[in-house]
Amino acid sequence: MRYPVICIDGPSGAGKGTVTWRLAQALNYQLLDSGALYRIVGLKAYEAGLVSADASQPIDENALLVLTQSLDISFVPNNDSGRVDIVVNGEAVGEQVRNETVGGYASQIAVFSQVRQALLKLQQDMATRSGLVADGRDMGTVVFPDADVKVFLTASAEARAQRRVAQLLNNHQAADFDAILATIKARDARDENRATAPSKPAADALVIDSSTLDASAVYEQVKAYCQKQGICFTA
Ligand SMILES: Nc1ncnc2c1ncn2[C@@H]1O[C@H](COP(=O)(O)OP(=O)(O)OP(=O)(O)O)[C@@H](O)[C@H]1O
Ligand SMILES: Nc1ccn([C@@H]2O[C@H](COP(=O)(O)O)[C@@H](O)[C@H]2O)c(=O)n1
Repeated sequence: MRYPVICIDGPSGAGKGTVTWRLAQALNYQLLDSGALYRIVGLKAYEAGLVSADASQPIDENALLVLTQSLDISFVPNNDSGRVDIVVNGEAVGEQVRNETVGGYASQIAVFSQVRQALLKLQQDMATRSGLVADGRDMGTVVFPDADVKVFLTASAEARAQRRVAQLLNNHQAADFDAILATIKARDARDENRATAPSKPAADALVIDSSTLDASAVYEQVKAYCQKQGICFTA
């Protein structure tokens, strides 16, 4: 039995998570937040002293691989939230990976092909249980090359930085637009220029620039494209 797969790729802050969540809800599909996997490995690598905030420091690839392979990562449906919790070594991982510092660690460890390989099957297995909406950088190019729908959602770095500022202020946290913009550009450069699974649209992806679109307009465009590709929305 093959279940439908929808891939939403694109850079940080493009709105992938927002549209992925709405699609998964509307279709009653599972949701794969692949960025969370890389964030978890990045955080564990930081805790083990293998990466630091200084991205110019060399990383011991062998030690990183051993660490990645030692992690017991599973996806556990959470009936209360309706989401799928990522459980690492018996502990549910939540908001502690959702900050720009951990995003930076994630993008440093994500350049290593063996680390990516170690996380591949876990991601692909998500599509064996039900329909799936997968959010990431290489969902349509590497992880699910035969996906039913591939969207590459992007936006200017300035628009994405502005969204992050709004998000932080909304959470009563300090936000410096210029610092956030610089961090976004550095992470984009690392993700787009790495040799393995660089962040780029699949050849058969629909590219949407959300710089001047609100989240609802993006959702409607993606939904219409999914329908065109044969995905059936009942609601
Ligand atoms: N089209 C949009 N216009 C304005 N703001 C948006 C839009 N889409 C999402 N947002 C807001 O921008 C922020 C980032 O969105 P989201 O987390 O969905 O992006 P993302 O691409 O998943 O980022 P990351 O890869 O870092 O997880 C959130 O605060 C979200 O509410
Ligand atoms: N499929 C993926 C997903 C993520 N990454 C790397 O992880 C970083 C964090 O991702 P978020 O989507 O949570 O922001 C991202 O910058 C990438 O370096 C990846 O390589 N492949």
